[in-house]
Amino acid sequence: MSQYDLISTGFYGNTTPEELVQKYGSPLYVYNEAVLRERCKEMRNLVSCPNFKVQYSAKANSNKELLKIIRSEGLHTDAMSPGEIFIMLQSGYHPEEIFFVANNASEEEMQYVIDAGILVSVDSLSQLQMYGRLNPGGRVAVRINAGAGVGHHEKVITAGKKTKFGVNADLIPEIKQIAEQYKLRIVGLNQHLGSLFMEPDGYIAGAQALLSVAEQFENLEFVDFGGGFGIPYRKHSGEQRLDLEALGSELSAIVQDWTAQYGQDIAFHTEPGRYIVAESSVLLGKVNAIKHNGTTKFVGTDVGFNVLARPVMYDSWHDLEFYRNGSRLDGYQLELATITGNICESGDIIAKDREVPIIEEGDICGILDTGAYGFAMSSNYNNRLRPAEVLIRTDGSPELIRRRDTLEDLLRNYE
Ligand SMILES: Cc1ncc(COP(=O)(O)O)c(C=O)c1O
Ligand SMILES: N[C@@H](CCCC[NH3+])C(=O)O
Repeated sequence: MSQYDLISTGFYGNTTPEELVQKYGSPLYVYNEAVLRERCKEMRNLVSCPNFKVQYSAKANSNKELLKIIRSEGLHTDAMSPGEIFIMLQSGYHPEEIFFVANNASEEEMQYVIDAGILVSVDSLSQLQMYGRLNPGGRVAVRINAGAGVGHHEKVITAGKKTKFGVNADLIPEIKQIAEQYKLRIVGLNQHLGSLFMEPDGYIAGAQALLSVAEQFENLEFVDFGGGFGIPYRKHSGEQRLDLEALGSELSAIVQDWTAQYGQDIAFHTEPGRYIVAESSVLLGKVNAIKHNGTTKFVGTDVGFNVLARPVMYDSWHDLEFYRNGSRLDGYQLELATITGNICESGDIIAKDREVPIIEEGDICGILDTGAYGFAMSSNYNNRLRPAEVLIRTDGSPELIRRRDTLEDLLRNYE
């Protein structure tokens, strides 16, 4: 049996994929609390400096129960919208534990965040002016675009010339002039290069570039290097993990040297989203139909791209497992099949021409590493219902942490 067989690793606790689907319905996001806590711990220890802080980027997954666990592991959080802030506050986060990284925020949104007592980062000169008008004399951070991005797809690279994010590093005089005009205190600089890197080099270069911008500001309280830490989505093919230890020790040396030169106590932050939550979840679905169309075998499941958008949006790869009679299909003959969802679009494909066991109607499929940007990007397209979310607690017992949509939910906004 493969070491990645999730049943044998205890991912499903004291239950099985079939039992979970029977009890909570399909499709179903299943999370494992122990895995989530483990990832939080790894990240918390990344940089050895007294003021190192991890701000979990909740856009990856903002389930209230998961946020509570992440907070209990000592992680703060970064938010992108008033909605995320609202959920964070509901989950027990305090305003001073939240960092709002604004992008094209309206005055109303910015005011909501200011009124909530949450620190704002702006990513354009015009948003800095807006902030100044709304909160003269306030403390604010600026998101810098220091030049080069990273990421698994051009849609998720968030620094460099082609992106809408951040203030170009050559606009420092203008930043200072606006700060002066509104008596603002620039207390921090942040950046985010993009999502999913597996080699430390780009992140380290980005950190160095941001630090050379930071030395041109006095009295900063923090520098925030952003997220983007990748996870191995192709574990079944032996993909290695990101070497966090190597990255951490290189980053620690850089920030220690830099702090000595800067001559002031300063905090360093990161903003990981994917790394914290991705591997803590498997998305379960049911095989509802099998068909052969000429040369292709189609495995028709109930996991449409309204439930998991990543394969359709970025051609993302997720490893798959299939289950029958309480165990994983293993040691069977393999064949090529295309695994599809139930959405009315030909592009609704989870995996194209994938080598899989011989799958039959009624089997359960498990789509691995779906904790990040899985449920968070789900929708009601085709008036399909968003799935339930279940958490396997550390004692092995499953707990419903978000119920499935109901048909009545589809009518909610007409009332
Ligand atoms: C500002 C900011 N911080 C952090 C993140 C988290 O990224 P990741 O999930 O790749 O760690 C994102 C998303 O890319 C982001 O836009
Ligand atoms: N949604 C993307 C990551 C975007 C990160 C947010 N800036 C993904 O699933 O890979």
